[in-house]
Amino acid sequence: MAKIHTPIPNLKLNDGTSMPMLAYGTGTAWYKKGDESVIDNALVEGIKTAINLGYTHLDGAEVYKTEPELGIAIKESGVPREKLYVVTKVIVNISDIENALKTSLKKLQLDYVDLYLIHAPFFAKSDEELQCTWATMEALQKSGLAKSIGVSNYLPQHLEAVLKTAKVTPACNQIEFHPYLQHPALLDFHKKHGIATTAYGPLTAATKAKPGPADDFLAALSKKYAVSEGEISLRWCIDQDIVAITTSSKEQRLSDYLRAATFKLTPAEIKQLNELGQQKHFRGFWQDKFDKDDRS
Ligand SMILES: NC(=O)c1ccc[n+]([C@@H]2O[C@H](COP(=O)([O-])OP(=O)(O)OC[C@H]3O[C@@H](n4cnc5c(N)ncnc54)[C@H](O)[C@@H]3O)[C@@H](O)[C@H]2O)c1
Ligand SMILES: OCCc1c[nH]c2ccccc12
Repeated sequence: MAKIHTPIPNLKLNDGTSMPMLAYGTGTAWYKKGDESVIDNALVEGIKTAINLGYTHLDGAEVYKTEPELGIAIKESGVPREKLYVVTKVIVNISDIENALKTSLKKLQLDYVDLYLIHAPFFAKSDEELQCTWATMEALQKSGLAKSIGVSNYLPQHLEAVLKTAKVTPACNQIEFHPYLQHPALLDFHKKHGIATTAYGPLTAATKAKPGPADDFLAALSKKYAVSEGEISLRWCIDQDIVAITTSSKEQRLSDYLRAATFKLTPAEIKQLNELGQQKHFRGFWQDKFDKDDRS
């Protein structure tokens, strides 16, 4: 398949590193329920396809059980390590993060990850627990095993607790983000503290949250730019300085998503999509963990 050569833009993080703004995720289409030691060859080929198409930002997590496949695919891709941006997350072994990261690195066959994330704040019963865990992340960054450190699924109250004692501000917060879950207060908090926003579930308004108030406008934009509604959704993130993490097991879709690097929405179009999106609330992940007030 022909490669699209428009480069994926980078976002500069608060620690001076750069993150590619379109990422390939291994957590959803590929969710592995079975034995982690049994290699899913289709997934290995899927990751290699993504890398070959030009994806360099690869999103994993210990809980996805996909780190062994990421490791094999990275090695077999032949792409130099330093050209890739590899992310993994900790949640299962949060009580021993140092060993959790060392185990993840072994599975990934890597010496370091570009970004290590606390997968969610729900393990903590107190602010002190959030703060101590973050201090461990800071030590890991110092050791060089993780170039950048960040969090995922944190709300303003979790970030506030962490920042009270942090020496290093989280580089990013990976959250569910799409027109029907825009988190204006959380995004303001991120901006104020220089925390990058990375979006999972970016296609939601164009896929699983249909029908919705943004449908007609997404269809009109899709016609105007001659791309799919999913690609409009990805560009809507990028145009707001938000990194989009998407995925597919289909090569054609992965290739098409890269068209999000080839056009720009106008400020008026972004504003209209924001306003239409605010007319509906939809959360696809972790519904049981978030209060109703996560609309703010
Ligand atoms: N930190 C977290 O808690 C968390 C939670 C969820 C996901 N993630 C990460 O983000 C990645 C992407 O998440 P996502 O899968 O929700 O992202 P997404 O919204 O981009 O959805 C991708 C899914 O939509 C499907 N899709 C694409 N086009 C479609 C169409 N036209 N019709 C129907 N379905 C279509 C794809 O096949 C794929 O399964 C995951 O793989 C994982 O790495 C992280
Ligand atoms: O990243 C959060 C979504 C997700 C995919 N697979 C999982 C397994 C356990 C917990 C969360 C997830």
